[in-house]
Amino acid sequence: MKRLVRQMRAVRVLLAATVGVGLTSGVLLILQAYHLARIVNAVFLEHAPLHQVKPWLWILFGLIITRGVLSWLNQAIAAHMAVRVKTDLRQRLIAHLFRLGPVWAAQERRGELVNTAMIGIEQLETFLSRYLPQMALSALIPLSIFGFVLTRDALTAFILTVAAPLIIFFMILIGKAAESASSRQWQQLSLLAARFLDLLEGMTTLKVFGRSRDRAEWMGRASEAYRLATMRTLRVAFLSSFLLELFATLSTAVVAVTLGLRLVSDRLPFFTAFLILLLTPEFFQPLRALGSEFHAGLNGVTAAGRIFEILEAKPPGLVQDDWKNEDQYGDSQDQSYTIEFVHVTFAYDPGLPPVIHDINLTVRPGETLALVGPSGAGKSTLLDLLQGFLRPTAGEILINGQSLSDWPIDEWRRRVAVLRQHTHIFAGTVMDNLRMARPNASEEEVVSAARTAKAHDWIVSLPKGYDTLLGEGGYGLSGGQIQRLAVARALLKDAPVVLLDEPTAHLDPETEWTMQEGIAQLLAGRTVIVVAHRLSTVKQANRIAVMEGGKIVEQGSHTDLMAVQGIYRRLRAAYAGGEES
Ligand SMILES: Nc1ncnc2c1ncn2[C@@H]1O[C@H](COP(=O)(O)OP(=O)(O)OP(=O)(O)O)[C@@H](O)[C@H]1O
Repeated sequence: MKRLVRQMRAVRVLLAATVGVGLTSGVLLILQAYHLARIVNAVFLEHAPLHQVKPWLWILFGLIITRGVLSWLNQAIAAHMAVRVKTDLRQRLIAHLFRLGPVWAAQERRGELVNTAMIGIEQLETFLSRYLPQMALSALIPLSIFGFVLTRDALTAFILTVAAPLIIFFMILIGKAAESASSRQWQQLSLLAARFLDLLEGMTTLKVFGRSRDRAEWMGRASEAYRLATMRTLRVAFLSSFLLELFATLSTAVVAVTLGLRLVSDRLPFFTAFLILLLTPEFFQPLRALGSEFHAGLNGVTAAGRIFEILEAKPPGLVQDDWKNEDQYGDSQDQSYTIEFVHVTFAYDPGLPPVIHDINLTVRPGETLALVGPSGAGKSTLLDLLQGFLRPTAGEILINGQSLSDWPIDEWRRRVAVLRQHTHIFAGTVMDNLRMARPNASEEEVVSAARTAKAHDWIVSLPKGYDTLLGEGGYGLSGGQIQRLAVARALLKDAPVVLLDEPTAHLDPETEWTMQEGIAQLLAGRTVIVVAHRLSTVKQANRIAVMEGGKIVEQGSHTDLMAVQGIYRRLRAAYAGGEES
């Protein structure tokens, strides 16, 4: 909560304004009670005629209207403040997620991340716009009323001094229970969101295996757990408001009885007694409001805990803070680059065994290195290290002799084109998706890249050609079409370093064959690392590095490696029997 309050610094003027308006309204409330008591006293006890109390009635009317306007103003400022903080927090969260990179934001936590960035931040609204200002007010207004009552009646002031700390003590006690209930509720909601995303993404698999019902039940269990957690928080909230109400009413009753007794025995004038009776419930009102705002805003606080956890997470890879100067280095694309891994070791977690062990490897310009090895050998991890998504635990990666950690990492990434097994198509037109590689590419350049990648012909056959909308809510593409777009995109990028992570592994041979020309052009004359399974790809490489268990166990040309009775030969026999014959 402290961090959240710190977050409010940017809007402290607005926060001060809401508190100021609220406090003014509180002081006007004392005046309002004062005038009401005066009017009642004059009319009922002194039998004053209407014309005598008329000016007071006008004042009372004015006070009521002013308080109405102030209350509206208060809500407007508070809402404005909440929107600013939420927007700022969401932008910081997104910027930090980019810093954390794709390995951190991997599959396993996507549902939870969507939940936090969207629902979590929305839930902060109540906390920011209602609870925080109320926190200041529930100290200031009761204090003002107390000060006023003290000047009029010491006994009531004493009762209030005893009652208020008791109420606050109970509020804190219940607040603690509410916090843990709310945290459980939030975890269940995140689980629900994660399961739903999982269900959507895995729908085909579930249908194929006839497991839809199982998973729907699995989702149902998460839903039921969420319902139970919600009921628990509600129970705590109801208990809290019941206790607050009870204490406030009991205290008001005690004050009323003491006032009544003294009124009957003429030890207190009616005016004072009535005024204090009007003010006593108002003394407790801000505390009761704080109690209910606390429960309403608690989900936001719990979500905020998770948001700050993400904001404080350390990026596993290299980060460049001035990533906004994007187009500054576009001129050195023609340079060539030598990549060297020098004793590189990497573990995903200090507590886990390394998945990359002491790797030494050099790839020169114009050279294509194929990485092969069984599943889990560490090939993709090696590519992630080279892109700076991960940082070596020991050793270093040198680019033209300069350590990658000394590079402004975005500048390096601009020199690297990557083709993966699966390419993400963003919501936008075909043209937008292609130009992503080079926003200032001319239309001819885009079309030429699409032709080389064998994508042009089917793009023009789409309903709106290059202007067809793709991605979320847009036109669907086949796997082969998507990969051809990816090749066109990489060609447009025209980067001196190319990394391929089996981009054609899941495509049929014919589609793969049509992509060969584009890929060959993509690789020509550059520094290339290909993660490869297929013999055809491996054979084109100048050199093959065989990885197993995070180590490079063999290195050489296809012929060299086939000549020794090693892992490569074994792998080839296992994978590529069909291809070789
Ligand atoms: N985010 C992660 N956290 C912890 N361990 C991971 C993570 N990602 C991968 N690993 C582990 O690191 C090892 C190497 O994985 P990697 O994906 O690099 O292998 P690979 O050779 O590319 O495999 P494949 O050919 O199946 O894609 C595996 O044992 C994997 O379980």
